Amino acid sequence: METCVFKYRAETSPPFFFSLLSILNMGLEGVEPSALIRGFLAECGGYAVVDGGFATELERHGQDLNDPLWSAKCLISSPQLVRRVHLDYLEAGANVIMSASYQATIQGFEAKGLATEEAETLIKRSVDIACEARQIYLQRCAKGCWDFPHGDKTTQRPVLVAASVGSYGAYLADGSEYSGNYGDLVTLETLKDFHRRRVQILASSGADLIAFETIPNKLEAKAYAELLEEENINIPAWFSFNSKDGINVVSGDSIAECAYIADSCDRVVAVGINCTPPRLIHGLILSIKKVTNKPVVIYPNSGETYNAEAKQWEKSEGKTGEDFVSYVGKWRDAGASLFGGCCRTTPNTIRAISRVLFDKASLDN
Ligand SMILES: C[S+](C)CC[C@H](N)C(=O)O
Ligand SMILES: N[C@@H](CCS)C(=O)O
Ligand SMILES: [Zn+2]
Repeated sequence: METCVFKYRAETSPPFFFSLLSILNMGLEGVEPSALIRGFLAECGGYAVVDGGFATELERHGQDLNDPLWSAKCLISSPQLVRRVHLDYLEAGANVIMSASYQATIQGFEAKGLATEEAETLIKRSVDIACEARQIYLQRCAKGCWDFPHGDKTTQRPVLVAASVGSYGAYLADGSEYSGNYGDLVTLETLKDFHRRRVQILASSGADLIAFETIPNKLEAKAYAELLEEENINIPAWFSFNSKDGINVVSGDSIAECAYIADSCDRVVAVGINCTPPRLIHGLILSIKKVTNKPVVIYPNSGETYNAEAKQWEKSEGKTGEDFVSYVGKWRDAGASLFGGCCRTTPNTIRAISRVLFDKASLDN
C-alpha cells in the first residue's frame, strides 16, 4: 500500500518508524487498526494537534466561498493557496492536516459542468496537495528553516494527512450538516451510494486516514461504517460528529448511539466532535468516553453560528465569547487525545493549542 506517511520522518528513523511502516505495508489485514493511531499518538508525545478551519483560512486569504462547492472551489481556482494554507497549519504545529475535500464531491463538480473523470482527479488532487505541503514542510524543517513549536528540534514531528469527507448535507450546500435533517426520501442506501466513489478514491489517494467530519446524524454514521466494510477500505478513519446542545448530535440522535456505531467499526480509530461550540465540548467528551476506548478527537468551531444563505458566520446572540484555548486542559483531562479547531479558527488557534499541550510549564499549571 502506497501511503505518504512514510515521508513523515527523515532517513535516520528510529525503530518506531519501522514498526509503523510495517503496519502500513500490511494494510489493515490482520492488524489491529488502532495500532496506527496509538503509535502515532505515542510518537507525538501522547497528544496530537489537528489543523484548524480550512475554509476560514482560505477566506482570510481573500477567497469568496459563496459557492455550492464552498472551499472545494479553490481546488479548481487556487490550488497554490490550498497548499499554502496547509503549510500555515503545519508551521503552526499541526500533526494532522486535512485535505480540501470536505465539499469536493463528484456530484458537486458535475453540477459545475466537469466530467466525472475531472471530478475524480480533483478529489485525488486534494490529497496530493496536502502531501506536497507536508513534504515541503518536512524538507524545510530538515534544513532548519523553521523551529518546532513542540518536541525535540533534532527530530521531525510526525505529520499525517487525513482525507476529509464532508456529509451529504455539506454537498447540499444549504447548511443541512447543522440540522442533519435529510427528509424521509434519503435512506441508508442513498447515503452509501452518494459517498461510495469518493471514499474509494480517497482510500487509494495516499492519505493516511479518512476524516469523516461534521456527521450530523446516526444514519450517515451507519452509512460510513457499512461503506468502510463493504469496500474493504484499507486505511483507518475517524468519525467526528457535531452538536448544538452538548447532549445529542445536531439531528437530535444521541451522541452515545452515534459514538457506539463508530466504536463498533474496527476501521474507525478515533471518535469525536468538530464544528461545535467550545462550551459544549467537555460534556460531549465524557459521553463519548462512556461508549468507547478509542482515542477522542475534538476540533470545535469558534462558537459562532453559520448562516447558510449568506454563507457567513454570525456572532451567536447572548453567548459570551469563547476563549477556546483556555478549555484545552479541561478537554485533555476529560480524556481527549487529538485537539484542533474547525470553522473560524486560524493558525493562531492551533499555535496556542500546541503551546498548551506541549509547553511543560503550562501543563503543570
Ligand atoms: C461546515 S459548513 C460552514 C460548510 C458550508 C456549507 N456546506 C455550505 O455550503 O453552505
Ligand atoms: N475541514 C473543513 C470542515 C468544515 S466543518 C474545514 O475546515 O473547512
Ligand atoms: Zn467547521
